[in-house]
This record gives sequence, structure tokens and C-alpha cells, in this order.
Amino acid sequence: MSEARRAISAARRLVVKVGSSALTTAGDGLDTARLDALVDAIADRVARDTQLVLVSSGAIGAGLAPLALGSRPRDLATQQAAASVGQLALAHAYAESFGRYSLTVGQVLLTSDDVVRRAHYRNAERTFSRLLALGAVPVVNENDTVATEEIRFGDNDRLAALVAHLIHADGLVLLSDVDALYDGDPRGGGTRKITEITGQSDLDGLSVGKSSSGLGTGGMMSKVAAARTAAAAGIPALIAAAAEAREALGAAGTGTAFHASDARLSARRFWLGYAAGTSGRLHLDDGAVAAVVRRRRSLLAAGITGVDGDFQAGDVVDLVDPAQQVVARGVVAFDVGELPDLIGRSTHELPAEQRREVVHADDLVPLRR
Ligand SMILES: Nc1ncnc2c1ncn2[C@@H]1O[C@H](COP(=O)(O)OP(=O)(O)O)[C@@H](O)[C@H]1O
Ligand SMILES: N[C@@H](CCC(=O)OP(=O)(O)O)C(=O)O
Repeated sequence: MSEARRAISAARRLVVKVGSSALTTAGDGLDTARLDALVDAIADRVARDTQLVLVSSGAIGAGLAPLALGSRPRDLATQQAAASVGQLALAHAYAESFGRYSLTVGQVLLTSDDVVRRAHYRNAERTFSRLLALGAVPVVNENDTVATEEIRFGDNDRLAALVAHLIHADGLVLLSDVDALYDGDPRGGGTRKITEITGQSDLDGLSVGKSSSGLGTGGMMSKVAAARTAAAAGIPALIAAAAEAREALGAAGTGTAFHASDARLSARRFWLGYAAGTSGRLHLDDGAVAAVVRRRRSLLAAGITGVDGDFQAGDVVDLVDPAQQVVARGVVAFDVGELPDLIGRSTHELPAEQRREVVHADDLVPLRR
């Protein structure tokens, strides 16, 4: 058994995320039999002395049937109405289900600011610590009814990874309708199951796609991103089927395990690379990509081929390679309006007051390692 699986099966603090597709069906709404089976596995794990936070999607899915909505609505206002109705049903179902084990649940609805803004972090951390110390099971979802298109997470995989970092979890388990990561969308058939991801090279060449259920949002893509986010924070992750929750939360012998990175990022660098919102993009040539990603150098104006977005000095931006892949994130030292005159030029050609790195190495986190 791999180190990652051992760590998850022995974790004292665990975040478990369950997706909409594992709890709801479009026509019938919330499937309480499946919810109960999940709670059975979680209660078992809690009884084995694990402090566990459950991040549960499904509010929108659970709100469809009571509002006589046939399928997941596309517009935000109807999604919010469905979430408002569905979240109540979801919380009620969890309270009842955990009640069978005399476990108390606490509902925590978060906006992205609560986990993305560093100043708000402490607040959320305190709430979780207190709930866990009191023996309750926090049940988390995004506060969908107030989240606008601009600020919403949209997918709970990322939220779960950030919560795992926030509560200093020892493991993250992402439960879905699919039993593992495959080298292509398994609906197509002929795909191979991947059981261990030890680093970026194991992900190269895989075709990881969007959701298929019509209820989930992020698909496998957002699960892989979340597992990598956790790994960067030193937290191993497991992607498995909700139907196999007992095995995933027991010996962790199922699904796809993502190994934690050896070089655990500091809280500031983790925030910079994985939590902060970005305001624009800097396009890099191949030489600049090699310098910042492999050699960990600062980004100079000479290696930038273009900029977009609306940012000011001090904002966080994405650094993208010629294939449009985000390869790093960093704090930019210039306003967007200043850069067009500087890019592509060597530092010594620049006016004295602008002779500095565009993104300093200390403020830059490579994302593909
Ligand atoms: N490479 C892949 N491996 C596994 N699943 C994939 C892959 N590419 C796309 N998918 C799809 O992603 C879906 C899971 O995502 P999603 O429906 O958003 O789940 P959830 O609601 O649990 O978040 C799977 O049902 C599967 O069809
Ligand atoms: N907050 C939304 C969930 C959004 C979401 O991430 O869904 P999923 O891809 O099923 O995990 C809800 O409760 O419906």
C-alpha cells in the first residue's frame, strides 16, 4: 500500500467531499438511501477517532424536485432558488441520518472570501476547530444563495481542498459517481484506471474532462485540480466512488491516490499559488517558462510576449506558457498599463525607475512540478 493511502487511512483529521451526482438524481431529487449509506461509512470513521469535515454538494440537485424543475437550471437566479430549497433539505437529511449514530451536525456555508481572503481565514478556522472540539460533524457547502457569478467557487472540489488546508487535515477524500481517475473519460470505454499519482509526470498525457451527470459541475478536471492543491499543501488525496465510501474511508484501498508533495508550501506561498483570486495573465515565451518554472528565477520583462486582464502592482496574476497553460502564479510589480512598453525588452534597456523584475522569485509559485 502506498504512503498516501496509509496516511489517509490513519488520518486524525479528514475532509470528505461528496458530489451532487452521488446524492441526487435529476427527476427525484435527494436520494436518502445513498445519503444514509455515505453517513454509515462516515460515522464508522468518526467512531475510530477521526475528526471529519464533510463538504457536501447537492443543494441545487435536491431543490429541483420540490420546485418542479426538471433539470439543473442554467441561470444563476434559478440555481440560487433551487439551492435555497435544497440546502435545507440536505441539512435536514444529514441531521436525521447522523442522528441515527447520535452524532450532531453543524452547517457551515462559506463564500469564497471566507477561504480565499487571508484575513478571513482565521475566522473560518476557529469555527471548524470549535465544532470539531465539541464532537460535531461540520457539513460544508458554498453559500450558493448569495454567491454571484463573479465570486462563486462553483465547484466544491476546490472548496474542499482549501478547507483541508485551512483545518490542517491529514487527508482529503473526494467521492463521486466515478470510481477513479482514468486516462480518458470512462464513458467512452477502453480507458485505463490510474491508481497512483506521484507527481505532474503521472498526469501528463491523460485526458481529463468535464462532468457527465448533468448534476455535477466541475467534472474530473476540478477533482484533479483539487487533489493537486491538497498535495501542494502536503495533504494526500483520494478520488473514489461514493458507493465505495466504506472502503475509501477504511483501508483507503480503492480509487486514485494523490501523493502529498515533499516540498510542502508555506501558508503564504500556498495562498499565492492555489487560493488567491487572479486579476490577469502574463504570456511567457519558452525561455521565460524554463527560467521561472525550472530554475526558480524572477520573471523579467524580456520573457513576456503579452498581457491581459485588469491588474495593478501588487495583484496576483497567472503566468501562462505559449500553449496557454497556467505554469505559475505570482504578485506582479507593475500596473497593466505600464507593461506594453516594457515587455520583450532587456532590463538594462528599461528606464531606471522601471528596472526591476516583473514578478520577483519570492512572489512567484510554479504550478507544474
Ligand atoms: N479522465 C477521467 N476519469 C474519470 N472521470 C472522468 C474523466 N474525464 C471526465 N470524467 C467524468 O467526470 C465525472 C465526475 O465529475 P462530476 O459529475 O462533476 O462529479 P461530482 O458531482 O461528484 O462532482 C465522471 O462521471 C466522468 O464521466
Ligand atoms: N454548491 C453546489 C454544488 C456545486 C458543485 O461543486 O457540485 P459537484 O460538482 O457535484 O461537487 C450545490 O450544492 O448544488
